[in-house]
Amino acid sequence: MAGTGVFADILDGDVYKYYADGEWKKSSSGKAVAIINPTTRKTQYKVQACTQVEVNKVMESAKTAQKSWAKTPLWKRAELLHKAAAILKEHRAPVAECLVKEIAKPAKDAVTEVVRSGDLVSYCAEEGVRILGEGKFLVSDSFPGNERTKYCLTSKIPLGVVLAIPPFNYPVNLAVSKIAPALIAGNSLVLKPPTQGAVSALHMVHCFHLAGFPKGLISCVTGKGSEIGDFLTMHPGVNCISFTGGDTGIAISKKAGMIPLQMELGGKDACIVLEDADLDLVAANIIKGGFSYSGQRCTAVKVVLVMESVADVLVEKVKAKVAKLTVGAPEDDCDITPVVSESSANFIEGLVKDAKEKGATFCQLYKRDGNLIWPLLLDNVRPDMRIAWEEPFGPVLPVIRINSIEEGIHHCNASNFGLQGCVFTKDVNKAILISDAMETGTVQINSAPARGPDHFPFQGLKDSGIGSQGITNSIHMMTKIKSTVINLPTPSYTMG
Ligand SMILES: NC(=O)C1=CN([C@@H]2O[C@H](COP(=O)(O)OP(=O)(O)OC[C@H]3O[C@@H](n4cnc5c(N)ncnc54)[C@H](OP(=O)(O)O)[C@@H]3O)[C@@H](O)[C@H]2O)C=CC1
Ligand SMILES: O=C(O)[C@H](O)COP(=O)(O)O
Repeated sequence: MAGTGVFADILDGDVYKYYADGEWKKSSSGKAVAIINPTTRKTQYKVQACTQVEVNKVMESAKTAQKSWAKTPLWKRAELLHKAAAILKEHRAPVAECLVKEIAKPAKDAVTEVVRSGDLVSYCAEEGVRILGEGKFLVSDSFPGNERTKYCLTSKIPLGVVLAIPPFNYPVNLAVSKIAPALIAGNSLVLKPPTQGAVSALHMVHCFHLAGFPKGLISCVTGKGSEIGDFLTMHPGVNCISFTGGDTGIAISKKAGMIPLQMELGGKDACIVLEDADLDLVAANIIKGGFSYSGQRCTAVKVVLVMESVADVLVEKVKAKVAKLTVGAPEDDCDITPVVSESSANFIEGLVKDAKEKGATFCQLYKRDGNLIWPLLLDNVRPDMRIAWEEPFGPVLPVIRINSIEEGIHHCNASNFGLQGCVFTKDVNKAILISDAMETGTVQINSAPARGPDHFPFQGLKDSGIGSQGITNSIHMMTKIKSTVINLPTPSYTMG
């Protein structure tokens, strides 16, 4: 159970502690931040509201710890990561329990997130050993005017202190997707978990603590992003920021100093359906892509762009599947569970009302109880409706009927987002042309958008992000190249 057994150390009364210098601590602020259970809408957990002084101390410790960690053999770093991964997977149940209570993730998906996170950490350890174990050797005589008098040796070196800020919807997985690459590459890591999801993240961090990482190497400071976020992201001790979330990331990018940034932000992933598509496959993917975790995924299908000639059939197929979705509590492993907060539910409702006023066809009755919103398919959505462009982050999916492929591509590219998209057709040549024309970081052919498997590159164009994630890319991003050049007095040519 959460906060008990091996996790008892992380709890003080009813407030979870923060993690610094290898210890679980109470904040000197004496203040706590409440985490509201989206289902009961009552306080479920409390975490420390860390102070700026505490953040300063964490940054100092992170800087010191990084210096000796960078000198720890790569195989030892990997060994510790494997150990943390095993401990995390062993304790999947209490961590998953927190995900259910804090962010209303359906019970089975919550376990999947924890197991996937353990696998990510292990894979990252393996990948790091391979990538970081290799450098480059260059010789000077390939560039005009040079003889072979210079040997250049390059290797990948750590950046220093990496600040990781994940969003509420994957507070464990999107935290380890930053922690593991940072650590294997020889960096230290400061985590600021999302408030909704903080306790899941603290349990995950304790698994790293139990694995025996050096003191100060990993820290986790809690508190509202609106209160300590700017102080963290503009802190001079931070050498890299890896952020996943919404528009906050755009603001951070403008404020952060001259440091590498990895930003994975929102999306309005389009699903383009051609006349020759397998409509059963499309309907199944629209359900999975649009409604899993109640649409609260950056990679959710967020607008369907279907050719008019097949739209009626497709909408009927999707409607039939929507009717089978179970709606209710995450503990009961329902398909549709309450969205993360009342303000999120209100925002979604605003989009629905706007669509109603402007004449969208409601395929189901709109129904809401607290934060629980029943799945809703909106047909005949037009570009003047907010839902055509805005990201609901909820179980409401608009369908726009199109008369040409160009119209679909145009709608997709007119969005300020460019995360992923998908196209359904049996004509692979057409699919490639459409994929090339879509201004998104990834296009899936005949499947719904998805970030995983976690080693695949994952990136957004336009307002959807900066840089590329995925295990391999994150390791590269969290390192710098260092060169050492050996200058010879006379040209030397290696002979066989
Ligand atoms: N592209 C991708 O990979 C993903 C994108 N998203 C996007 O994220 C959004 C939903 O997630 P959500 O968690 O609500 O996103 P937010 O941007 O609101 O929050 C993300 C994180 O930023 C923190 N934060 C808030 N304010 C600041 C600040 N001023 N400085 C630094 N950090 C701050 C939050 O902390 P706190 O909770 O305390 O406010 C949280 O940890 C959606 O738009 C979605 O599309 C989500 C998942 C993946
Ligand atoms: O935060 C998100 O929404 C994720 O990055 C999506 O991950 P998934 O596609 O693997 O669910």
